[in-house]
Amino acid sequence: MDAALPRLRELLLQLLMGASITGLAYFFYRWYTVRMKFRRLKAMGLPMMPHSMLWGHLGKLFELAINPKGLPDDMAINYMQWHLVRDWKRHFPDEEHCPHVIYMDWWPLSVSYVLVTDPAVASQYMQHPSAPKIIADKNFVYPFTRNLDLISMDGDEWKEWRARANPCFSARNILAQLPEIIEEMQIFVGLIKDRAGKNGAWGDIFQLEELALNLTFDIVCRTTVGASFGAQVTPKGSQWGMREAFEDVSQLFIFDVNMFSVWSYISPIRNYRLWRGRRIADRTLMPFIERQAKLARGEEPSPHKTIIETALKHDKRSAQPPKLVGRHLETVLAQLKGFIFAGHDTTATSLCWAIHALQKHPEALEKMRAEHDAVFGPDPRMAVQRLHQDPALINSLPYTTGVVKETLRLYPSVVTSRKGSKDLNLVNVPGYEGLSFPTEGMMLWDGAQAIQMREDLWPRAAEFVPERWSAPAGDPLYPPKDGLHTFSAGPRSCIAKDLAMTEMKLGLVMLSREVDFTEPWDEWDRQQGRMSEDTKGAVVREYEGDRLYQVRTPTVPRLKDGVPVKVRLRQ
Ligand code: HEM
Repeated sequence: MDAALPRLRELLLQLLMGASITGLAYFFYRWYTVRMKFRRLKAMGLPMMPHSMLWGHLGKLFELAINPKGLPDDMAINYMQWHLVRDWKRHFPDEEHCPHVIYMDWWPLSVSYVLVTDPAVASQYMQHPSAPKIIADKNFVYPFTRNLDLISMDGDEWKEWRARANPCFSARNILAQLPEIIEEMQIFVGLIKDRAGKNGAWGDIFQLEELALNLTFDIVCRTTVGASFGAQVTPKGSQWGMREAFEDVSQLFIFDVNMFSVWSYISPIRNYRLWRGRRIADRTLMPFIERQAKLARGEEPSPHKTIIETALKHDKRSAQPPKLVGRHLETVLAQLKGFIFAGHDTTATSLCWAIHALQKHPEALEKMRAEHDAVFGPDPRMAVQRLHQDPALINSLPYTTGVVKETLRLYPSVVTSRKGSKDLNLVNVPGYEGLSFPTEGMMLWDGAQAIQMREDLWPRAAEFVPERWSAPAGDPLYPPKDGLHTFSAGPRSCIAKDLAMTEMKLGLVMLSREVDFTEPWDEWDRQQGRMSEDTKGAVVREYEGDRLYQVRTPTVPRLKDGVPVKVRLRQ
């Protein structure tokens, strides 16, 4: 026994050393092969930012996103897309043109990226046909849905589930859901009006984003299971329910598992929180699934089609009762969670941006209010009644639609990605015709943030110009083909874009003539105990002259400090 122990220890030590040497050898091998791959691309004559054999392009990542000079250090990574295009001469000193296919070697922090900042080039992998989702996208929602959700699926499985869900987002079904959206919006508007001061005075500061998140969470749950979980009316912190579970889990997502993030990835605390969130969501959704499965054929509990109904429909058509077990049950649960996940913070942050943009552009706000007066009559309280009588009026607001689209152009939310492959070489890149850009082993990063700011595609690109969305073909302001990427493009573009836009338009109709907003950043800074010297430059708190900007999160970029606002009632 005494002799066996040291031998065992020695054996373990040898194993450990063997594993470390193999690990190190693999690390250096990968290092060399990745860096050499980028060298070969450059040797092919493809545009390349200065590339270090030691660091790849990590220096650029640090300079543009992690510690950007003169910019807030918590700003969303997506902004770097625009900075690369705007300052292309600095990043590509040897080039004559701005390259709209940009290779980025971020190993070992991340997979290699190909950023595409031209809509026609992007259509080569988004539309003709859509390339598969990249594994990183899958890791991203995996803990919550085991990748059995529409966002992560690919191939025939994706096609089948997309076809099942499509009817929920038809124009007819969205109008059928409108009364429920109005109901949630009335709660939202009421909560905002409660925060106004007396007699037309400004009220106290509050964070708009939180209220908007609760609103869109309740709406997307109605779309998904036909019921609201009352996030808007549940006092904050009073319970640990669906909304809290989704919020907690979304903070734990890890986009890319690498040697630095692996410790967080395997952390027992993180995994316990993921398990807890998944359990709460599954237990809350299960009764809805059971109820839906028991309904007789043709019997529907909701006045509009819901995701849960379409998810179980297939089984109801077959002779056998649905077998809600195993992978099938897991897929139905994953679909519901996937929709709830995809459908709330995207829409909430976009609505907040619309309110922000209108506050910065009073002339656009006045024009929009005039359109609402013309369509719904001068009394703002009558808008809801008119919409109940004729829901299609929500689609008769060209200027408001322009406001929404212009907001989505200037402030895109999530940006998507695809998987490169050896059969997918990008061609006809403006300025580089005749060259072929390989994508094998790389992540194609959609450049929505840059595409939508390009002055050569969008005249007056940096300005808020809702009128461009009603400009006739031939007008210089007429939007470029496939230029709006906020919902992405092609067969895999956002399934719910029309629903999201309806939510935003309705929010603007019901709010803009009732209240005025202001963003009192100085007062907010004082409340937060921020030092005045910080706000004078030591800590950068503005992005391009705006105190409101997108901040980094593990998922959808959120808004700085949750958008502190004050409101007053309009007289
Ligand atoms: C302003 C709000 C929204 C924005 C900006 C947005 C944006 C996007 C984007 C960029 C994609 C990726 C498309 C791709 O990879 O090509 C996407 C996909 C998706 N979105 Fe949205 N979205 C919004 C609202 C919603 C809502 C309200 C829902 C649910 C009711 C939703 C459900 C989905 C789903 C399920 C997918 C995956 C579609 C597929 O792969 O077939 N989204 N969205």
